[in-house]
Amino acid sequence: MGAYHDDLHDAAEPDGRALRLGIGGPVGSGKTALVAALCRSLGPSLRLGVVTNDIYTTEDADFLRRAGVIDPERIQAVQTGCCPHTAIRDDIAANIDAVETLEERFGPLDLVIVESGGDNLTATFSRGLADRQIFVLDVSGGDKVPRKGGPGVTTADLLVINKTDLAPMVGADLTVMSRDAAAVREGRPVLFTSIREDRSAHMVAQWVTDMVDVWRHDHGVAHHHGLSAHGSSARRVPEDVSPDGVAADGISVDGVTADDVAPERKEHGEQQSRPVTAP
Ligand SMILES: Nc1nc2c(ncn2[C@@H]2O[C@H](COP(=O)(O)OP(=O)(O)OP(=O)(O)O)[C@@H](O)[C@H]2O)c(=O)[nH]1
Repeated sequence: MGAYHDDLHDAAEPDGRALRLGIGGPVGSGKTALVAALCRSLGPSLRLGVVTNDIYTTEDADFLRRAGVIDPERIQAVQTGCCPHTAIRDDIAANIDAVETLEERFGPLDLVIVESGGDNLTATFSRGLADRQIFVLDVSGGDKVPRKGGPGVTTADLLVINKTDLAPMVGADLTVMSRDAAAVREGRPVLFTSIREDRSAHMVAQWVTDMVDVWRHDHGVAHHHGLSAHGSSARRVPEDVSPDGVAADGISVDGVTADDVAPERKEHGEQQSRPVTAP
């Protein structure tokens, strides 16, 4: 199935549920670093859940658990077993199952972040999985990448160009990247980041906060004031988590695989599309 096929998925009824934010982009561009930064920034004020995608491992989920940026129970790891774009675009059932598991266990949530496995420029999220999506590039591929386009670069609600600290070392001209991105994105926003230098990715966090506020307003989600005793997404200190991702209280967060998906959840792959409005 090509990158520009019709998206036949539709998101679950949006009223009352969390905003689902997809984060995609090429291998190593900084997606997991961005998820960690957003958990740091937004964890104190928003009720969060995170779904990670890896092909064969739970590497990204394990990293986030070790980083201690979010309660490890609020991370679901999907093992795609196939090209990452398949699990976020074509057969989204395992990811929908993971999102709904988080919502059932910890809901109501304000924001569920779904991080794709690293892929190429054609990868993009189904509108049935992600209400908003961020595409993450980094400068190390050279300043030509934004003008190469692809649906992630051109249509993501936010384009993040990360690792600006490396630009002088790889000879990437950020002005060129900014100009080329603007040319192909028709007014959609672009933010430059160095998550190495700004571990809270504060500009991206502000954009996400704005998206959550709009979502709540449009879909009748009650505002969340402070953290509740049971619904808290406050981060657990790293010492509470062993290297294998098992929390000190003995709770292990197992990966979700496509084989674990209940048959009725596969119905999400059969529904009709709903457009995403660019901010
Ligand atoms: N110099 C620099 N390195 C960064 C930055 N952001 C992330 N990195 C590093 O880049 C490497 C890849 O970052 P990840 O966050 O794992 O990238 P990813 O996109 O999740 O990678 P995959 O999941 O494998 O596709 C790690 O070593 C990070 O520490 C940045 O802003 N500057």
